[in-house]
Amino acid sequence: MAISELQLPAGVNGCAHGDAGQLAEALAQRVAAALRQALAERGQATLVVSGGRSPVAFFEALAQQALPWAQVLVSLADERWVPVNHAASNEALVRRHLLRGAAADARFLSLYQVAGSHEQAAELADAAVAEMADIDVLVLGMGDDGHTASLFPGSAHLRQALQADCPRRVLAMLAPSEPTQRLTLTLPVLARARLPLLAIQGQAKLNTLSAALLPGEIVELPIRAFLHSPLEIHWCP
Ligand SMILES: O=C1O[C@H](COP(=O)(O)O)[C@@H](O)[C@H](O)[C@H]1O
Repeated sequence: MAISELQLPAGVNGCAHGDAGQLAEALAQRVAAALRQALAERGQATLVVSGGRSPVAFFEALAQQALPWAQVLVSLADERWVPVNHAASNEALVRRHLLRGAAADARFLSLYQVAGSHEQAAELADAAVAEMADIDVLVLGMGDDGHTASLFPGSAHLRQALQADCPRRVLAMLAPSEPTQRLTLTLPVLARARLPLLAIQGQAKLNTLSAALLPGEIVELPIRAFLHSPLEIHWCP
């Protein structure tokens, strides 16, 4: 199956790339162009990216883009509740692969918070995110289980996080794999993104996407909450 064979809703565009390197370069150029437009219109830009394992090449390509990085605020769609020196930290990934060279001038808004409990960390992150303007460019990833950000099927706060009028910007979520304790931006914050992008690699994720396009519950495959206009999906085998 190829992305061109999927029945995407109106306003959802699928872009196929030959390999991970080509996807990373094309996505970096697309994101940089949208950030330049936001900077021209508003003088500042907000970029929210995802973590995991797959965004490394994209981050490195984006860091090479000529941008007035000091006017860009970078944050994460979700974080693992682990310190920044932990191997699984999404913030560490961004700092290592994106915020380097000229891109080190960007401001980074951390979701990770030192706190006595996971719930309390989410409350502190919620307050920290209050200062973030609406997202100009959002780059989502997706797990094979259909989670995006840290909106995991079966997690206790999932229904609350997916409510269009959820009053919280950040909620504590539980993932099925280590580290289980996560912090996620909620749907209303993510859904306000001016340019939402979804970047996925491999046949397994395309199969999940194909399943998510069939009628069904959002809580079973949370990526469904984003499969409507506007959305650009970038995929490579
Ligand atoms: O746990 C996470 O997983 C997803 C997917 O990661 P990938 O490496 O399979 O693309 C990611 O989007 C999310 O930010 C991360 O915390």
